[in-house]
Amino acid sequence: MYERDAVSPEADVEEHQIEGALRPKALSEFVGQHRVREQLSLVLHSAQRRNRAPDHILMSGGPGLGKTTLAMIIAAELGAPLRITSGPAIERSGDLAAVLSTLQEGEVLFLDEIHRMARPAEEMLYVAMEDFRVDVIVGKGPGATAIPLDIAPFTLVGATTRAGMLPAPLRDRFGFTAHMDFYEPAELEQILHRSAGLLGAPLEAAAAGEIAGRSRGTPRIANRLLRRVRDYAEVRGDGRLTLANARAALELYEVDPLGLDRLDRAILDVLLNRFRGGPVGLSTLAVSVGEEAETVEVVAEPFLVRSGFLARTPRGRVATPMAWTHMGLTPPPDAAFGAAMGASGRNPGSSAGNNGGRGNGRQADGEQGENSP
Ligand SMILES: Nc1ncnc2c1ncn2[C@@H]1O[C@H](COP(=O)(O)OP(=O)(O)OP(=O)(O)O)[C@@H](O)[C@H]1O
Repeated sequence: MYERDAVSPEADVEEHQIEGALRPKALSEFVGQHRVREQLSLVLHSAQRRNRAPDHILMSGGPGLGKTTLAMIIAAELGAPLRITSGPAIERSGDLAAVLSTLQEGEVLFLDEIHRMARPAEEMLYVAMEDFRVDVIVGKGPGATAIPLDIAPFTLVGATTRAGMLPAPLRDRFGFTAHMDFYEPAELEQILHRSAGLLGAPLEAAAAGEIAGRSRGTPRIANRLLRRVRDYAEVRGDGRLTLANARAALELYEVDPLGLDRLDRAILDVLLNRFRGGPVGLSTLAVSVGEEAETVEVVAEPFLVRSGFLARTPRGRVATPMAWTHMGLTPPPDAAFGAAMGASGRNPGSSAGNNGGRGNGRQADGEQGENSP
């Protein structure tokens, strides 16, 4: 299984607690995602002017891009209480009924990983979102009856890493969808300076650039690498967050200059050495690296595609010339090449901070592009 590397976009329980202190609390403090911020601000302000709960909001994007943070900000901006739950915690419709029936008027319900919710609960959610009602089923079999129960008007904020997996009736019930993109290096630097300030460890500009360049466009990774650099500087260095200390720490934690981790490298290694650059289907690729297809698809691929190492084609995943170069290999004369540079935005190695900008290889694009045999 995939073990967390320093550049894994996912967090464990302990990290979630550490992250709490670094979360921006207001929309004005939230860095980047300009379009989402502007659209969201409009949705929230117009609802406030009309003195009504805003439309339900769906946020889609990879792990660590700020969905939970934004949900907390939405509640704070509305001055409303926030209830947090997640799809996997809702195994039966009764679990959801228990949450919905105890919501206060105007409360924000954050449902993380909404695509993992049990099917019967999904149907209950449709009615709750549209009519602010839950139908509680009493009894079993032919004698079962549905007792309608009014619930307080609320705003659902759903988050998903896989918008493509949501059934259309659920997707259609959200009035606004926020697509969270990877962050620009300059935005990550801004986040890093803010976090360093909160941690009481001033960060030199060059060190911020170095960390941002290896953070895979993801604030969670940037903040984690910052903590590793701080540890290093305190224990082995002179205590200052300088470029030299940042480089030494990131080398120690085996963070690739472009932010690639072991899983990324394993995927490229298999793709190049075993499948001569592809094309190869997602499931075959996942089995070959000993990983779940979903982990490969959600955790590794979006970054590899966006960075120009991998392309998705109708026949499967294909390595790009850049992948061969990065892995120090020469492609065989008959190697297939994906049109990744055109399909996935800028080359991360060619821009300041190494991390490219926001490509158009968004999570949702990847889902639509799923075409493994
Ligand atoms: N735009 C931002 N500005 C500043 N900090 C941010 C921003 N987005 C995320 N962060 C920081 O990155 C960390 C991860 O963010 P968050 O938990 O909101 O991500 P997420 O998308 O909900 O991840 P997951 O899908 O794994 O739950 C937090 O510590 C948060 O403070």
